[in-house]
Amino acid sequence: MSSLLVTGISELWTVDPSRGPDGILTDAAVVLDGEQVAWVGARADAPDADDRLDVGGRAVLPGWVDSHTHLVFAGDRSSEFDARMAGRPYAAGGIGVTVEATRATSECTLTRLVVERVREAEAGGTTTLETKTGYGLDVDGEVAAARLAAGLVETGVLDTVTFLGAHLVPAEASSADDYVDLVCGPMLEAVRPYVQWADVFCESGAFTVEQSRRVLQACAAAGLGLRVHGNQLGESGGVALAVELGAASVDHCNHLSDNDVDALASSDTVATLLPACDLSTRAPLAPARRLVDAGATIALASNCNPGTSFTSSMAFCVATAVLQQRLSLDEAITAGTLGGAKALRRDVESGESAALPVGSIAVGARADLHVLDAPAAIHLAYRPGMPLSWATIRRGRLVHHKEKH
Ligand SMILES: N=CN[C@@H](CCC(=O)O)C(=O)O
Ligand SMILES: [Zn+2]
Repeated sequence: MSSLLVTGISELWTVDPSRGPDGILTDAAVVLDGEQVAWVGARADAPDADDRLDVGGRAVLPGWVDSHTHLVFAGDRSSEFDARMAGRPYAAGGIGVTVEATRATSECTLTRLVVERVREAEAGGTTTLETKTGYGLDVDGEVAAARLAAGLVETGVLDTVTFLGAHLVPAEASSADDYVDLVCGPMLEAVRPYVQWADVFCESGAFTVEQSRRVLQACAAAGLGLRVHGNQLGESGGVALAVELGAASVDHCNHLSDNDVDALASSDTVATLLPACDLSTRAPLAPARRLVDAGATIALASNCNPGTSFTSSMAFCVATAVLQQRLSLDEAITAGTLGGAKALRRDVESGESAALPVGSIAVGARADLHVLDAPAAIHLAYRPGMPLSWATIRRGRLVHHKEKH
């Protein structure tokens, strides 16, 4: 692969922690060499490269890091959404509708659906995607989803895969505890070659704290990193459990006690907030401001799934975080890039992964750029809902260009 010099940048949001508050550069340029960022600095000092891209006075950000999605699914839950808009509350049980549709869909069709969803995300500036199993809920179904997703990681379509066998107790299970035995035993063993992470839906209607702890401990013993869906519908104990077990991330965090906030602030567990899901379920928006003020690390993610958040738009999440959750633009962009990378332990500082770091534009990071069709990144919140992704470069390849469509 050749090198590329990117110029004409009005604002370069490096989101590079080593630059601290000086991370937004003007008159800057970037050189990409194959899949990696090779140089970042003043335009006047930029080295030459094989190819050039002049972005015409537009703002450039790291590609979004979407650290929480459920892309392996079939079927439609728009009538459930419709009922919710008429006043019916969200409940975990809706997951079963998607399980039925997903089990009835061929691997080939599911793969096509996932790839289409990833292409949509790329067109919105997303360059790193985690995805979860969790709509199989039997050994065959979970393995099929994990294998499919792992195949897409191999070809660079997805980045990392999470085992979410503990998403809901399926209708055919004789009891929740028997199902937990299955998840911790044969199901975990079968999916293990395909996944890097384990997650559990620790919530009323899904899994108790004790059941969640069993699942997470078994998965940690099998070498998986931990994530938790917690405190979405109430103070479920999921946040405390995630911190106790050293999970990389606890996601949702709508209902937090002061102890939860303190625990997050004094831990390495990232609080991943999912504002599109909060709006779609008419839940109280997660307390982003309170978490940041307390010193917790937050991420923003789309939670793209058919039940609670059928969007992969990270720009929508960032705009909501600024307009409604009272984050500054800097805090929201950082949460949607570096924060997501931290939640996946793929940030420039963690060094935990063999893969190239993401979430920042820094020498050695993966060559993932998002060029906005705007002279300044504040347009993300100033012009919410507008198609502001001008170009997306993922692993050094142009995967979206507005003017080529
Ligand atoms: N909360 C649990 N899981 C998903 C919803 C899945 C569904 O309803 O299909 C979520 O993150 O919101
Ligand atoms: Zn989720």
